Order: sequence, then structure tokens, then C-alpha cells
Amino acid sequence: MTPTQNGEHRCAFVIFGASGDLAARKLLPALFELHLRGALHPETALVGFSRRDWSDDTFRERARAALQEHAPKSFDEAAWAELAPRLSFVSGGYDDAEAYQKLKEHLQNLGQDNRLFYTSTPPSTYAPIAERLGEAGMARSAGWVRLIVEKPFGHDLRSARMLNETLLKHFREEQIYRMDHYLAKETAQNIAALRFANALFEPTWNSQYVDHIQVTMAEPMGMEGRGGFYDEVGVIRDVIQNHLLQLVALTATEPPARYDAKSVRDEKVKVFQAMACSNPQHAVIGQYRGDGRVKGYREEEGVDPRSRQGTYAALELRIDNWRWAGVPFFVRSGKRLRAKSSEIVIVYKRPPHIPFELRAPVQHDRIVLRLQPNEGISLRFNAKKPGQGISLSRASMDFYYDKEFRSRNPDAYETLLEDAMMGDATLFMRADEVEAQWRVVTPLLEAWEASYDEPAFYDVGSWGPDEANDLLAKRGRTWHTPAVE
Ligand SMILES: NC(=O)C1=CN([C@@H]2O[C@H](COP(=O)(O)OP(=O)(O)OC[C@H]3O[C@@H](n4cnc5c(N)ncnc54)[C@H](OP(=O)(O)O)[C@@H]3O)[C@@H](O)[C@H]2O)C=CC1
Ligand SMILES: O=C1O[C@H](COP(=O)(O)O)[C@@H](O)[C@H](O)[C@H]1O
Repeated sequence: MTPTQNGEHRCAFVIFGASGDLAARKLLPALFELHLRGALHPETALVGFSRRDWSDDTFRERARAALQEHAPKSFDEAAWAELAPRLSFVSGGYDDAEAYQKLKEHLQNLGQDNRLFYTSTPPSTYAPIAERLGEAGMARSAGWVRLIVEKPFGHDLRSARMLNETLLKHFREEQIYRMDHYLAKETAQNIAALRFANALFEPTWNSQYVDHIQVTMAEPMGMEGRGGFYDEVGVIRDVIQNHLLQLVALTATEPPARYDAKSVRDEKVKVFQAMACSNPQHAVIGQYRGDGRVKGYREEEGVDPRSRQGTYAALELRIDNWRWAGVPFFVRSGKRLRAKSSEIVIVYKRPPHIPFELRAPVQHDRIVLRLQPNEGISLRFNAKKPGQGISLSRASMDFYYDKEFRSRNPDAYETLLEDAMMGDATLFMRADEVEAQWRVVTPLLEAWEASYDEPAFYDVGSWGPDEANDLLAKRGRTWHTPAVE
């Protein structure tokens, strides 16, 4: 019997901030996809909550419009007609105790004891939402109660600890699901499958064979209307503290004994604890400048025209443990770069002895794990060129998800919402994990914010500032250039 049939994941799914961008672009389309493939229990109710004075019908109209706009290929009238009556709306403030009494009555009337709350609201509301839910007696029920907390989780180590303390006053750790949607990308999940379901890779996955590892998350977009938010946050808080550090941890972790929430997260925490804190000597913080055609960061709406905020960062990280001692991990991310590309590159050492007479040193073998686009894996190695004698050329073995599998890759939010309804927290972050991640980046953030240095400027459409190339050149390495279409 599937969990849908046995009803374990039937629930009332409450979206705080249901009028917002994330709900429209990600949450409602993900729930609709789950409904289309029968993974949303037929009695699950979707409850929107926000300050808008909306009726149930207004929420339904907005949700329908959001699906038509953001999931046009999946939108289906018959499926929508089934789902629409299960949507309802409660209007109220996120810090308003009376509104939570109204919500409580609404959920009682729906007759759903299992409840999943989602904070799709600005970060300043996460703590008040948890507190008001707790005070209204909604952190417990006759069924299960879970709380999904969006990112960013805190602004630094101190605020992340305070947020954890507040949440844990009202909810038990097992009830709290902290989001990092990168963990649910198929290729991020495939790192564990590649390493731990094959005998081929793991024996060389260590400092004896690996020269260094690169993690890149490049985006061509600028601020897209989020300038005000971004200017408070910057690239380190926005993606490095969470997405990139998680990718490093998945690449570096020891094999867990079992693939479950406790074992996987225990191992990731050990990686973060072994990570040396980042520092300005081993980091470059950059900012994109305009080219007359495309606005520079300082010209973006909502951004301080003298802002020093980083829209790009490159860091060298170290993991001081037996497996990774001496292997640098270079991570970088930026806005307004040449193309969208998220990838992890494992660069191998050269063989200890080359028996051929060659004109140039052999190149390093590489495993490229592509998260997006062209999800898949490439193994780049040296091969003999046809003809007399040995001369080498680069060759590649490529695996592409879309060519190998017929099924579509679910969106990360779809996977995460389904997992949360099933009570599987493996792809969500634990309290100690988030704090351990903040420990790594906070010293760099503090040093940068206390300094008066200008960021390293880079051109729109480039791969980042020259200083980021120097960071690797100092270590005798170069960045892998992502393949772009
Ligand atoms: N959008 C995205 O792609 C992503 C978003 N996130 C995170 O998800 C959360 C929601 O994001 P998003 O939907 O973009 O946010 P929005 O700015 O769209 O806010 C969501 C809703 O919260 C309410 N709201 C807005 N500002 C305030 C405020 N100052 N005080 C109280 N309520 C407010 C509004 O609802 P109303 O006025 O009706 O009450 C709004 O519709 C954020 O924490 C964000 O960091 C994470 C990753 C990606
Ligand atoms: O969390 C975030 O991620 C997006 C990028 O996500 P992706 O799945 O499209 O790679 C990023 O644009 C945004 O700034 C950040 O908040």
C-alpha cells in the first residue's frame, strides 16, 4: 500500500504568505504536480493565510492564475476542478493572536488532525509565526504537526541560534523542516547514489587521488525586483552559507550507515565541524558593473548606489579531516555571470609516473557533476589519439538524465513538499547543521563588513572578477569553465 492509500500523509497544508511570489511560482505548482501524479492525498486541504482580505474564491482565482502562468504545460482544467474546492483562505496578521484562533477553528472545521505549516513569508516573520502557533496550541494535535521554515535561516550565527531557540520552544526538532531546495535537486541527490551505490568511485574519493574540488553556482540574472532584499543579504548569505556549503558537504561526507535523516545529517554536520572558518585571505568578494546596456548592481532598484554588497564570491575552503587534509575546495557563485550553471568538479591528481614521451604534461582527470542545466555527469580523461605512437587527447564519457531516463525530473519543491508530508526530513537541515554552516561563513562576513574595501568589480556576462582567477592561480589551479549552450 502506498502512503497515499494508507492516508498517513493526508493533512491540512497551511501556506503563510500565500499571496506571495514563492507561493505562486513554486509552492502551488509543486502541489498541483503532486495532485496530478496522485501523490497528494485526495482529502488534503490547502489553506492560504495572509494579511489580504481575500475570500476562498479569490484565493482559488489567484491560485489558478499562478498555475496558468508558472505551470502552463501541466495545467489541466479537469485536474484543477478536482483540486480547487480543497483550497480555502484565512485572513490575518502573522503576529496577531486572534488570527491564529481563527486559523485553529478553520482547521478544526476541516477535520484534519495532521497539519503542515509553511513559512512562505519574509524571514522576520518566522519566529512570530512559530510563537503564535505554539501559543494557540497548534504545535500539537491529535495527528502530526510539522513546520517548514524557508531560507534564509538567520542572518548570522547568533540570529540563527536565536531562531532555533524560538522554534524549539514550541516545536520538537523532528517537527521542524528547514528548507534548502538545492538538496532536492536530482543531481544533488545523485551524489550519494554515485558515491555509495558504486564500487568504482569511492576508493579514489580522497586526498590520495583528488587534487582539488570546485563548486560553481553561476546565474545570468540580476536582481529581478529583489534588489532591496538582496542588498541586505548578498551572495554569501543568499547562496553560499546554504546551497554551496550543502553541495560541498554532500561531496565530502563519509558514507552514512543508512540513508535516513539522522545518519545523513550526522555525517554532514561532521563535515561542517571539520571545515576551517572562511577568511578574507582566502576569499574574493565581487560586484557586477554595468556596461551601458545592462545595469550594474549599484544602479539596480532598491540597491544603495554606494553599496559594497557582494554579488559574487569565491572562497577557498579546507576540510581538516583524514579524508580531505590538504585538498582545497574552491566554491564560487555570482549574479549576472555568463550563463546559468551549477556544477561540482572533482579534479584528480596526475598519475605518479607517465611511461610515454609527451610534449606537454598530461591533463588532470575530472568528474563533472552537472546540477543544471543538462543534468548529468561527465568523466573527462586522457585517451590515445588514433595513429602511430602515443599522443594524447581529451575524451569524455557522458551521462545525461534526460537521455537515460524517460521520466521527468520533479522540481525540487515538489520533492521537498512530498517528503515533508511523508515525514522524511533527510533533505531538510537540522538545527545543529544550520548553525555549523553559519560558523563557517560568519568570520568572513564580519571581516568584510568591518572593512572599507571595495568589492572586486566584474563585467556583466563574464565568469567573475580577475581576482577570483588569481585566488586559484596562487594555488597553481584554474577554474573549470562550465559548458554553456
Ligand atoms: N521567491 C523566491 O523565489 C524564493 C523565496 N524564498 C523565501 O521564501 C519566503 C517568501 O518569499 P516570497 O514569496 O518571495 O516573499 P514575498 O515578498 O512575496 O512575501 C510573501 C508574502 O508575505 C507577506 N509580506 C510581505 N512583506 C511583508 C512584511 N514586511 N511583513 C509581513 N508580511 C509581509 C505578503 O503577504 P500579505 O501582504 O498578503 O500578508 C507577501 O505576499 C522568503 O523568506 C524568501 O526568502 C526562498 C527562495 C526563493
Ligand atoms: O535560493 C536561491 O536560489 C536561487 C537559484 O535557485 P535555482 O534553483 O534556480 O538555481 C537564486 O536565484 C536566489 O537568489 C536564491 O535566493
